[in-house]
Amino acid sequence: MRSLHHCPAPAKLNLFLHVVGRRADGYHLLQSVFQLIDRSDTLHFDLRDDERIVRTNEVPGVPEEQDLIVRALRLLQAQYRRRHGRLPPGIEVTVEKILPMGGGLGGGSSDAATALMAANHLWQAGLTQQELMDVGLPLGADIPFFLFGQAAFVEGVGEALQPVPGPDCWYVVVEPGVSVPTPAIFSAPDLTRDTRPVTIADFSSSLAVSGRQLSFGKNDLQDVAERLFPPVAEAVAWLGSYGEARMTGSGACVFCAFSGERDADQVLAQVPGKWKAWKAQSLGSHPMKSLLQINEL
Ligand SMILES: C[C@@](CO)(OP(=O)(O)O)[C@H](O)COP(=O)(O)OP(=O)(O)OC[C@H]1O[C@@H](n2ccc(N)nc2=O)[C@H](O)[C@@H]1O
Ligand SMILES: Nc1ncnc2c1ncn2[C@@H]1O[C@H](COP(=O)(O)OP(=O)(O)O)[C@@H](O)[C@H]1O
Repeated sequence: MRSLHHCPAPAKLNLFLHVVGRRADGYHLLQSVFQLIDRSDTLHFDLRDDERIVRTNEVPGVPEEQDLIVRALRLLQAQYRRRHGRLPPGIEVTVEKILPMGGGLGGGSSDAATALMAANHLWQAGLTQQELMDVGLPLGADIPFFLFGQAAFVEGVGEALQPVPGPDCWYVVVEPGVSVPTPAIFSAPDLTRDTRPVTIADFSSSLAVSGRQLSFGKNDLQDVAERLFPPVAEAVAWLGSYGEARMTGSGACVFCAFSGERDADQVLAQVPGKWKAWKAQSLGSHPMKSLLQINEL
């Protein structure tokens, strides 16, 4: 096989996100439930006759050399060389981006995870799921989750994952029109850094009792993001009139959960024209799993 086209890189939502401590190197220790949704970037991969990793199209704001896709493929290429004593063929990648950058949807990390899955397959490199996660983690804390490929209770900085039953629902997601740089949130002096740790059972039992997935916990990054980026606060206030509205990741996107598509459509119809907004459904598993027909993902 020389090509893999139309590979999805789905977004994620953080159903809650707690900051429970800090590592010696300054990185914050988190607890979160990550949920895959069916809104995705789309990537196309073609093997080359030389050994270069090349992106064929411009991505505004992301120079080719800094693109997480290109960097992930180069790391996997180096890993392949260590194992097989030679470089695999190069890859040409084309990216159709619809996920906003600095949106808290994990788009860049998801692109990189999809690239790792696709290249592992095209090169027949034979890395396990855990080995791919180890390749991806230094590039982005969310990459292991996308390789894990299902709703997860996530701890550490993103490397400790346990499966949780994913809710089956619809989301309305509002893009408040700002890009939130993650470092600005984590370096804020007033960030809550000492939320009491919870257990996976706390989350699951709250879901069983209330049936409402956003009734548990909060996003500790949200207060800081709302203060530094007022459009985030505005979107939370607006969407909050239809249900519990919450920011995902370090922002800027804000979401609200609904049990049915029709409820989501009704809210979407009311969204003020100044914001981009869309609906998405929860995904039980990563779509690359079925595309590559692999069980181990
Ligand atoms: C908080 C999350 C939740 O999903 O936000 P989103 O990226 O999805 O919005 C992620 O863990 C984001 O992880 P990642 O995407 O790797 O963060 P980066 O942009 O590389 O981090 C930028 C900077 O933020 C700080 N940082 C990041 C993650 C973390 N757990 N603690 C930190 O203190 C570090 O100073 C780091 O250098
Ligand atoms: N393929 C990529 N897609 C998006 N962003 C990328 C990509 N490669 C590198 N980046 C960088 O990662 C940053 C975070 O992007 P992204 O993961 O989409 O947002 P977030 O982490 O807020 O969900 C961007 O601002 C950009 O500089």
